[in-house]
Amino acid sequence: MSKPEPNGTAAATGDGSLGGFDSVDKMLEAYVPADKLVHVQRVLHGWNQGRPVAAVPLPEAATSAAAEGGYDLQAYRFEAAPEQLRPPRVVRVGLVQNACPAPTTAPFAEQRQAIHDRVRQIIDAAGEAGVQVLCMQEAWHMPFAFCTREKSWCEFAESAEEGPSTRLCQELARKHGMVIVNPILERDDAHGGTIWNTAVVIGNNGNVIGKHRKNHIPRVGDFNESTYYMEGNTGHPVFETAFGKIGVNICYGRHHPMNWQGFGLNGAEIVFNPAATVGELSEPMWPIEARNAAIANSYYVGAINRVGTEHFPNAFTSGDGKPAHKDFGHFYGSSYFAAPDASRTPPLARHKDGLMIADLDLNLCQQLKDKWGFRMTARYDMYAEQLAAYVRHDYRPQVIKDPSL
Ligand SMILES: NC(=O)NCCC(=O)O
Repeated sequence: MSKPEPNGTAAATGDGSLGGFDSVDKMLEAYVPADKLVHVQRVLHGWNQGRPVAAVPLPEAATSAAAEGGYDLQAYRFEAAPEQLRPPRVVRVGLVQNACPAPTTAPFAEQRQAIHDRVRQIIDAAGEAGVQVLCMQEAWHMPFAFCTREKSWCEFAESAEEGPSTRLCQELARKHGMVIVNPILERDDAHGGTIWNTAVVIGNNGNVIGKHRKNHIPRVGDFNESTYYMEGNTGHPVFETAFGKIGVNICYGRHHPMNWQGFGLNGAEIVFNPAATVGELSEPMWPIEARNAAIANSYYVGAINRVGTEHFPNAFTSGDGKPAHKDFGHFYGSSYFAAPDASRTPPLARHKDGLMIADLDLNLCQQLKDKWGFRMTARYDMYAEQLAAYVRHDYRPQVIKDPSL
């Protein structure tokens, strides 16, 4: 049996799998007897309406496309309790994780085209499967070159309204009648070519509904993103689409509970978390954060992580005294859905492209708000007061010291 690498990346077999398994879930399925597995899954993944989150069959065209294309395809259903006055509001949602097919040494146009071709294939399969709303990973149209701090990669930045990746998504949105969330590196020509990390929301008629710019920029590990783009200035917009109200919390924003909350306060029913993160840094956090956000804010979360290991032409250092290196580490995929009732799907594979599909009954959001009452029991006035005081330069933490010390 292969051992995890000493640095903790656990890319046990070099292909990014977990010792030959797609995920911890697959490992549990292989080793835990069925009569025990049911308990493991209830506690680990939660149940939805008193049952494990059920897998759903997909049309043959979608399953054979995934088999031919060599990507992971999984589909599930989240149900809500039947109501007397409202019919169910079920929307079919897809998440796409993809590696960069061309090496980072290839001409930029070739790299982008190879990604476009691959993603087009997967989105077409999503269309065959009846997906109505779909989101891709963060900066899906380019390698995640921010580790290098080299400015040449800025060339990948493109217009949110008219860039080639938006154009492709508009074409596919029209073709499949699908809402597509298109997270790109944005070049803002109206402001001197400023760069943002942006999710463009494209309606099912192919129109650009609007965009959200990433609020929080990481300054951790090799995520040198502040070298490239600025903190977003679009707040926490919720986009009312033909299929539900959606928000986008881009990658590192998932570590900020108030960022999740912003979308919740604006009425989101589904929040996507398009991300790019590596095993050594964040893998134990990944299954928790999106799930916690879904519970705390009574909405669904679709968490999407990039997949694969990207090698760059020039070595870079991480400022940690370790030797210079040419790769970012393994992006561990593992995209999944989390529901407001604390249930979740299994993840997509850790080392393969993938399409995760789920039918979400949006009635579950209000049902969970009514059950737990988090919106009613929250003390927004008290939080607002504390925050208003905290942002002042003369803030003093409210600490009551034991006088006997
Ligand atoms: N892309 C990005 O913001 N990554 C930061 C690392 C993390 O949040 O896990």
